Formats: sequence, structure tokens, C-alpha cells
Amino acid sequence: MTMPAIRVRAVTKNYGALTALAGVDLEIEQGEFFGLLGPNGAGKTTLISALAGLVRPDSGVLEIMGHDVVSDYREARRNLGVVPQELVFDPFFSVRELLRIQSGYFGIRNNDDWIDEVLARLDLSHKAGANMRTLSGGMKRRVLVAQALVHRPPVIVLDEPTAGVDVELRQGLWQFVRELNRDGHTIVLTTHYLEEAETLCGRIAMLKAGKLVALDTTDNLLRRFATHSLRVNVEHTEVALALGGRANDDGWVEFDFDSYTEVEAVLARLREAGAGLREMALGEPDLERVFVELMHRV
Ligand SMILES: Nc1ncnc2c1ncn2[C@@H]1O[C@H](COP(=O)(O)OP(=O)(O)OP(=O)(O)O)[C@@H](O)[C@H]1O
Repeated sequence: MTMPAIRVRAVTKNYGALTALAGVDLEIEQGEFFGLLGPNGAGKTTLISALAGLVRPDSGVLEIMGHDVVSDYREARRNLGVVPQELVFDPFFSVRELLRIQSGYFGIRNNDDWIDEVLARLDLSHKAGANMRTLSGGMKRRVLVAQALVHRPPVIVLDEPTAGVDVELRQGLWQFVRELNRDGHTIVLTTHYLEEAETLCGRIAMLKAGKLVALDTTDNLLRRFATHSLRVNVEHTEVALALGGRANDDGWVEFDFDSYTEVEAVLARLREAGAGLREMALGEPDLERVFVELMHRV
């Protein structure tokens, strides 16, 4: 078996009385496109900071490509590129200067060929000479991505990289990250856009209050937790509810079922009972529902 890209074992982290990570175990294989999801405050950034060696866990072990992030910090860090959530830059440097300085941190000189390639792929070539303070938020975010890649790390962690990024840029960014993944990079992504995670990630972990509450392939999560649904708008809501439907906030009634063949039966029962069907809509299982269900259940 090959070495995992990321290994997290029994990691805990407390901030005073607050438990940010309550014993997390996780292995991410090389080449995975992995999603780390959870509501605000679940511990995602703390886990990423611990992987990057910015936060010391109270106990447990974290490794990047087999390198312990504490005892073998330099090698661990060399194998990891982190795109942080916050936009913090020295405003007086140009984009290229910033990327050269970042290369220097990793002892890499004459890195301009790679810097040019990364800038081109992020559609930033025309901004290479621009001062950071003159860039828009979306451009700054792309510079953060470039910064994480200057040392060509095999493992790339993106902490909400698309927050505040417009749709077009977001798609461009994902295309680039997908290419990186296709080239063999391991990608770990946190996002609050669940439909992004659903389309991009092969496997997903869900964190809640510092604990993993789900860890599975995206397909399995969708199959296991989410159901198809039929939503109906009827004249006699009470009739539909009596048939086992669930009231929705918008006045519609919702039925869950496992396969589409059951839809006909539900519709037939509604007709026989005289519910008076006005409108109907079918819902596919989606990660949002899995997420909501899991966050309420555990
Ligand atoms: N330096 C710190 N000092 C004290 N508490 C902290 C610190 N950093 C994080 N926390 C707390 O730890 C918990 C986990 O925070 P974390 O930032 O890891 O969550 P998150 O899942 O990344 O949330 P978000 O989705 O909002 O980014 C939160 O309750 C947060 O307030």
C-alpha cells in the first residue's frame, strides 16, 4: 500500500475550555480530491492549520506524505501547499515579488519559469507587475493559490478558496484545481458551497464540533443519507399529510422515497384521496440534504 498523502491520528486541540478538535482520525490517499465540510466553527481551519504546522495539537499525530508535521516540519511543509481562507498580504510587493519571496522560503531560486506558468494558468500574467494593493479580491485570492503552488507541493489544501469569488472566476479556479488533481496532486478542499463539493470531491469528511460525523465517498453519502423526494402543492394539504407527507415551510407537502417507481403510487393515492394536485416537483438527493440531516442527527 502506498503512503497516504495525509494522516491524522487522534488529534485533539483545545482553546481554553473550547474544544476545536476532539480526537480526529483521517487518512487521505495520494491523488484524492477530498472535501472537508462542516458548519462554522466545526474545526476545519484548526485542522488545516495543524497540518500546516501553524497550530500545535494538544495530542495526536499529523503527517504529510509520511512526514510528521512537528518533528519533521520542514519536509512536511515542503510537501504541502495551503491556500488560506484569509486574504493577508504585504501590500507593497508586486505579484511576482511576492511569489519570488515565497519561493525563497522554500529555498528555491530562479523559479520564474514555474511562476510564469502558474500565473498563466490562473489568468494572472497581466498582473505580474501589479502591486498587491491594486488587485481585486478575486485576483488576490488567485494570488493566494499561486503562492501555495510555488514550491510544487504534491498535497494542496484549499480553505474556502471560492468565498467571495464570482462565478466565472470560481469555475476557472476549479478547472485549474481539477487539472492539478489530474496531474497527480492530492487536493483537500473546504467549502460552504456544497454543490461544489458534490461535483468535485470523490470523498468527503464532515466535521461537527471537532468530531468527524461522516467519512465516505460522495456517492455513498448521497445514497446512504439522502432520498429522492416528491414535492406537491395540493388544494387539501391535510389529505396529503394524512398519506404520510411532511409539511414544508412554503406550504408544499414532501414525500421521501427510494426509487422513482414509488412516485406513481404516491400520486395515485393523492388522486384517490382527492387531495387536488396543483403542482409537483421531483427532488434529487443532494449533499445539502445529507449535510443538514447529519448535522441535526448527531
Ligand atoms: N486562536 C484561537 N483562539 C481561540 N479559539 C479559537 C482559535 N481558533 C479557532 N478557535 C475556535 O475553535 C473553533 C473551531 O474554529 P475553526 O476556525 O477551526 O472552525 P471552521 O470549521 O474552520 O469554521 P469556519 O467555517 O467558520 O471557517 C471555533 O469555535 C473557534 O472559535
